[in-house]
Amino acid sequence: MKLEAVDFQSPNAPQEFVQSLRDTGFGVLKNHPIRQQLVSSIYQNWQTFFDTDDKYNYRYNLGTQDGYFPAEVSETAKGHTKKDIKEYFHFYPWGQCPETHQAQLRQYYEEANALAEQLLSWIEHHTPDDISQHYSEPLSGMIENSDQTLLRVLHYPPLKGDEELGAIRAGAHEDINLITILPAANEPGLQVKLKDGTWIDVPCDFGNLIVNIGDMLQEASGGYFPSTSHRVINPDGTDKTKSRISLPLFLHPRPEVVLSERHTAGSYLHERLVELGVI
Ligand SMILES: O=C(O)CCC(=O)C(=O)O
Ligand SMILES: [Fe+2]
Repeated sequence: MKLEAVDFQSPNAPQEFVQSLRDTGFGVLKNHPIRQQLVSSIYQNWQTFFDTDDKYNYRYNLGTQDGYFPAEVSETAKGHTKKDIKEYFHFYPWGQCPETHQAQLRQYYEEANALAEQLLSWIEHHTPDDISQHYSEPLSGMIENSDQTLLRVLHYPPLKGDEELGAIRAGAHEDINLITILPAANEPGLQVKLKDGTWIDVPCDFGNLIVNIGDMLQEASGGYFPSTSHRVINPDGTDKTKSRISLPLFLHPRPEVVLSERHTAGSYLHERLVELGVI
């Protein structure tokens, strides 16, 4: 089984894309409207950010979770004991951000949000009626004007050989939010777990856009769309000396949005963060 990139411009794109999400929790798009030049420029600018000590002036705020998270406080995936080998910056339009990068991230945030709304309409349109009748409102409406949607700029530093035994760039995990959209990173490593337990590479041609289902859409669709485990494995050989930058946008509904009989987006997020021990 292989993940195939779907041509965003093709008439069958919505159907093929949603089928891929249903089968694997992941969909990969080529010829999509996100400007590649904007993405590469963000990668370049943020490589510089992570390479300089100025980053420590933007340390994250505990209550609001915006700002820079150094490697020492980086996440430990659920069920893992080793910290991921990564550092990252959490960008919200209302949060802290170095002045020089603010306009560019805002621009990306807006464009990627607009595309996410379109993709959510594709998903809704191709959801069987007996499932979609339980959506409390159109899926695309759930994220509209949400101040919870998070843009994460991730830096996986080159491996130096002194990493903790068994630590990897990102341990296997599922995303908590509705959907995630992620331009292919500048280096490979992202893998998704199939139903039979095998791990496959997510096609990472520069220019691909990767979309995956998060727990909240799994909850809202009664499990019809699976939130699948994914991870970022460590590089080998000469690739060890290379940094990897990636830019996931985690689409979060407004907190009052009803996901299911059990949960609003707010109560769901709270429960998960308590479970993770971060609040
Ligand atoms: O870096 C990547 O390619 C994926 C990152 C990821 O899965 C996450 O931060 O949730
Ligand atoms: Fe993830």
